[in-house]
Amino acid sequence: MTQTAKQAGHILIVDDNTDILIAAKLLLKKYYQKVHTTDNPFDIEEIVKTQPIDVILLDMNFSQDAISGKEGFYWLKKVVEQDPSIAVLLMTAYGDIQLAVDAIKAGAADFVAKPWQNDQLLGAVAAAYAHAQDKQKVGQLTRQTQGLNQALNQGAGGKNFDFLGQSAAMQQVFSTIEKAALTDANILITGESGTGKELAAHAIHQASLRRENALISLDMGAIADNLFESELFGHKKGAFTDAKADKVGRFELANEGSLFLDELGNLPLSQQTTLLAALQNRQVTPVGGNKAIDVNIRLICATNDNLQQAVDEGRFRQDLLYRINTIEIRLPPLRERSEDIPLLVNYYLEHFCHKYKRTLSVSDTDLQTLSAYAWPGNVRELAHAIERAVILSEGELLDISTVVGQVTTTAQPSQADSAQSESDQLVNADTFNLEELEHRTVRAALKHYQGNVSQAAKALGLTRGAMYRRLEKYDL
Ligand SMILES: Nc1ncnc2c1ncn2[C@@H]1O[C@H](COP(=O)(O)OP(=O)(O)OP(=O)(O)O)[C@@H](O)[C@H]1O
Repeated sequence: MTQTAKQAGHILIVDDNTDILIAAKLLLKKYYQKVHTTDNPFDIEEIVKTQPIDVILLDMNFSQDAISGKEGFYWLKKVVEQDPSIAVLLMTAYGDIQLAVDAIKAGAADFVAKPWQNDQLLGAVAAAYAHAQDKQKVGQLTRQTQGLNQALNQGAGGKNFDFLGQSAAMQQVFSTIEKAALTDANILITGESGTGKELAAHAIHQASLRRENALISLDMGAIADNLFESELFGHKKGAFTDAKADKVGRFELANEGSLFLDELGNLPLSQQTTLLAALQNRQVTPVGGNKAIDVNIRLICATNDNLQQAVDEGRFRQDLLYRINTIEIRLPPLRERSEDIPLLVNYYLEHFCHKYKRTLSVSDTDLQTLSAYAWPGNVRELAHAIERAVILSEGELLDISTVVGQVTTTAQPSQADSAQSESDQLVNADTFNLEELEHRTVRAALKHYQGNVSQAAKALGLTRGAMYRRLEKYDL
């Protein structure tokens, strides 16, 4: 043994023979920061509780039972239960191969025969100490990962809002989520923009057995074509010009957790094929790599497109649809569940009052007015409208004229230009066809914000992606 500098480790020696305790302590204290001893195995629990023990040298046979090693196994099991990061070295004078094998199977780091050669004992303790440090490191990394996952799952993008609904339609959604979440079935969430698809994905993950692991989200509509594979599967350094370092892909990040692919309807056919292959093989190969990595993910997809129609039109692969929609959850638009509106208004009123340090309430008549509105931007639009009303209201009553103003933001252009006539049409709707109303609203918002898509999308309570889809749909 050529060790010279003392290691930081704490070693505990447990043997009912005091000569052994003294001999081992004399030898080990030259190399380790602290060597504890006891002749009574009942002391182990307390010592482990109060001292940062790394390695325990444990006799297998205490006085009552000299040769079977049963007692050693009993105490070994106790230590493993109490602190699995401690490395246990079992010692016996009656060693045989089978005993050694059993000891290691039971969780011992190694096995030392008595009497020992000093070099052998030092070597075994050094290896056990390194083993304990590795286990501690793994434990630390595991805790860190769990903490990061929790932060990721709760905090991301303000997705810590409650997922609310008292309507029969939403109760049905919650019940399906509850049933499906515990399985590993792939889930497809459909619904208009702002109906809570992303919130539903979080609810599924939180109710699943994978909740301690990450929920990794990816907006499929937002990935540049040439980065699709790298984003999903990762890449190796140097795989392409901008690959300055290895990158872990979303599939691998989501391993043992859930992968949420949002806006799936936007995926070009070639990328659908690549995605399907990864899902079928449960393996991904990083761009520029030559080794496939096994991935175990629960897939949740969302879209506001009608994917069956997309299949019929040749825009979406039927086999991919089959793969992702084992369970389909449709989130109803807010206009189909107006009984949820008072609940949501009060929830967001409380949330934003807290945020902006205001005390406001909403009258029953105003709740009725808000419940009668169609909310084409669904809950997102409602939440934005309430936020604006909280900011703009004076006095103690929520001034919903500011909400109605926002609802018709699109309807109240600041300039007396031709948008005025559009807004009049919105207020005095000559049609109740929602699509027609949506078309007009989007057009008016664009005019009002002089073609600025981001501002118009914000006013409508839509994401830019959702706004662009509407521009395309209405050919604007
Ligand atoms: N049932 C609900 N209860 C409370 N808040 C909700 C509910 N549904 C949606 N919201 C809120 O509405 C906003 C939009 O929700 P989310 O992003 O989940 O919608 P989405 O369907 O994924 O929209 P898009 O298709 O535009 O991405 C979020 O702020 C979310 O918290």
